[in-house]
Amino acid sequence: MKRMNDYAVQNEAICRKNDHIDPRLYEEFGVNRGLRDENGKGVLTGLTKISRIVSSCVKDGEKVPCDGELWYRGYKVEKLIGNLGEEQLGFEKIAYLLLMGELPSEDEEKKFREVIGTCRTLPTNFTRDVIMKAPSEDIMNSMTRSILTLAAYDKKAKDISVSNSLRQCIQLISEFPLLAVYAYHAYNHYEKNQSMYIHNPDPKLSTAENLLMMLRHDQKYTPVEAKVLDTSLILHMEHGGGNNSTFTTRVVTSSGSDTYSTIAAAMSSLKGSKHGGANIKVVEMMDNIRENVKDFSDKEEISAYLMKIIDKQVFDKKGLIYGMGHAVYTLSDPRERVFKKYVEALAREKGRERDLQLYENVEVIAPKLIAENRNTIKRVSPNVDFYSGFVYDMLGIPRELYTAIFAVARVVGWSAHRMEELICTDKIIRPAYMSVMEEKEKC
Ligand SMILES: CC(=O)SCCNC(=O)CCNC(=O)[C@H](O)C(C)(C)COP(=O)(O)OP(=O)(O)OC[C@H]1O[C@@H](n2cnc3c(N)ncnc32)[C@H](O)[C@@H]1OP(=O)(O)O
Ligand SMILES: O=C([O-])CC(=O)C(=O)O
Repeated sequence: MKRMNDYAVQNEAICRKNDHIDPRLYEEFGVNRGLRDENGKGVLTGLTKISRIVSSCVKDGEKVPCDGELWYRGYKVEKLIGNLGEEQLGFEKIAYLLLMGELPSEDEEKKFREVIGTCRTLPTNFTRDVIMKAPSEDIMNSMTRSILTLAAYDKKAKDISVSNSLRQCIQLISEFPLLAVYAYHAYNHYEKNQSMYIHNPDPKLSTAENLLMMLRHDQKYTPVEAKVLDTSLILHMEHGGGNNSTFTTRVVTSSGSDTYSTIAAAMSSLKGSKHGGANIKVVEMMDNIRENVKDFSDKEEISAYLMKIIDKQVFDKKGLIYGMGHAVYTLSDPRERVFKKYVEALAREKGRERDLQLYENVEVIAPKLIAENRNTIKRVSPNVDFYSGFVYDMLGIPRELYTAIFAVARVVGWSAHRMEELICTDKIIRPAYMSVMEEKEKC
């Protein structure tokens, strides 16, 4: 390992030299870096009926930034959540909406809940033979391995017909909570020396309730805890075709690959720290700020430390304030606003007001610092990942599971996009790269 490390370190410079591309060439050839134009607008690559993200509106004939909106299949996500009332859990109902394209009738919802509950099971000895092998702190990796291994248990793994893909997607939606929670228990036992317990899922319980029940030693949770987690799952389910993991889903689907490989690829994208993995980074960053800032009400002290993060002097030295900024949203991310309501109530209930004060100060100060110190054309605001970890922490959910919980929700959006890609677009996705290679031999 050490020899290999040394070899790689010695050879970094040669890679850097030969992989360097003059940044001016991107402008010269009109390349949209990150598939976005210089105003941050994404290159149009597809059509979708699954969801809509709104970040600007037209005022006096001019396009101006506005508060963000997120729509699922014709309904605003806040409205869908509001319509569930104080007690009803809605993950399964909204999953049906996203997958099938319309809200279910009472009967259809009952049947869908039954199907999800019945499919929430793993092949015999799968937990022992697959999940408990090589447990890791990286629950996303562990889940991805499990997803790929599940293909071996499916006689029709390679069948990419619409009905078979729908069947596989529904099965994966049901199985994801088990893959996540059991992977955590295995890690907690083998790597952290804690006692291990594996609770079977209850087909009568919802996805959020099963997650909490299987996670906890005593299997207990309160209705409020289940409601908060259910709402979080609904907020994370879907976000258009262009987000990195959903676009990955569409790219891999377009090559004719099977459901397991497609969803495994989407998982690999989601875990990245600029995407779903940001929820773990936010809590690590907040720990770091907590350790280095004495007074959580002192805006100047917080500002000075955040500047050090932006200047790549401290924390992970990447220069990013995690939980801030978004590729599409400008003034606000609607999901962050929903989270904020829960955060305030929970923080008061759990006596975490001091932490809330720090979060709220970072929420206000960070966008200003980023705007002043980075090349931002659009306004930067907190995104969905900013408060999610704080909420999960107050629910007693271990941080290793934060991105995995995002995946438990987003597998629904990936599934809907896989179906739409299979049904509408029988064309392999293949963008162009301009070659700026130097020819070193004459033919
Ligand atoms: C579920 C989700 O995926 S939500 C996103 C979760 N990710 C994070 O929270 C990670 C932190 N945020 C980011 O890295 C970015 O804001 C992203 C990846 C979300 C969006 O990236 P982009 O669309 O490329 O951002 P944008 O074009 O607005 O960036 C413009 C400038 O602001 C900087 N910037 C954007 N966000 C941040 C941030 N959080 N901290 C510091 N600088 C930032 C960019 O580095 C860029 O600067 P430069 O050109 O001077 O290098
Ligand atoms: O849309 C994006 O780029 C990222 C995002 O917020 C999500 O996938 O939920």
